[in-house]
Amino acid sequence: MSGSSATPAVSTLTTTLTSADAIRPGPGDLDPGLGHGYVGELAATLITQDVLQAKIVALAEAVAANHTGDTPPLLVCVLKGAVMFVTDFARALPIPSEMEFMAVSSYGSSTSSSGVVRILKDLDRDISGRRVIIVEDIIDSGLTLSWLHKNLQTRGPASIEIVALLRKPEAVKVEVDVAYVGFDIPTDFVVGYGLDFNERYRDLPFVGLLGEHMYA
Ligand SMILES: O=P(O)(O)OC[C@H]1O[C@H](OP(=O)(O)OP(=O)(O)O)[C@H](O)[C@@H]1O
Ligand code: HPA
Ligand SMILES: [Mg+2]
Repeated sequence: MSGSSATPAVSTLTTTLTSADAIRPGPGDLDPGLGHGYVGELAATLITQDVLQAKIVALAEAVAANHTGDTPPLLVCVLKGAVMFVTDFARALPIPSEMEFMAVSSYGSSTSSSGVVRILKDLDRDISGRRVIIVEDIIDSGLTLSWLHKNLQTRGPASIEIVALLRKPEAVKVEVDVAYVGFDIPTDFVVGYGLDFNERYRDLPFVGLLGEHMYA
């Protein structure tokens, strides 16, 4: 595990993980999916629950430290993947915030983006004049966030910042200006903590690597 300088303004915030950081069970070790009914389906634990939670506190403190003005930031959670993240993030923020939800989908039942982002549920209110913080679970190709940033920009917010828990730097096809990133991770397909494959595994409290036999 080492620090990354991918985002200059908050460089020390991003932790870079490589495949070597994945905790793979050896013979006799407990299966990472044990306890949640996913035995034999995960290849490894990539980010434990404790490490995730500590990072979320650090992200929340950094966002709060940079927030100016009396109006609470409006957190826009990108459903469904960011649902766990936004609830922990909002509770870790030492300043008041408000929450909105938008559901978009580009992956369906595949492990690669279709490139077509669909709005499944739009925001319930006008964001004009508001300081918006998009809260996203993962930047993979970057297509979802790039599309969403442009879409929200047309609605006249005072500002838009992005907080992403995970990013795959080697998979990014469209660069997006992301102020806060929790972890830069390898290109393996990850699940847990909101992230799914075919709607499964969102309920895991940690981030794991899906066994290749589950989608090959
Ligand atoms: O950078 P990208 O390649 O666009 O991938 C990232 C997006 O893909 C996932 O959403 P998905 O479309 O699977 O919907 P979900 O959140 O409901 O799982 C994830 O939650 C991000 O929103
Ligand atoms: O690695 C991933 N896992 C789950 N959902 C995703 N959406 C984009 N990348 C991923
Ligand atoms: Mg998904």
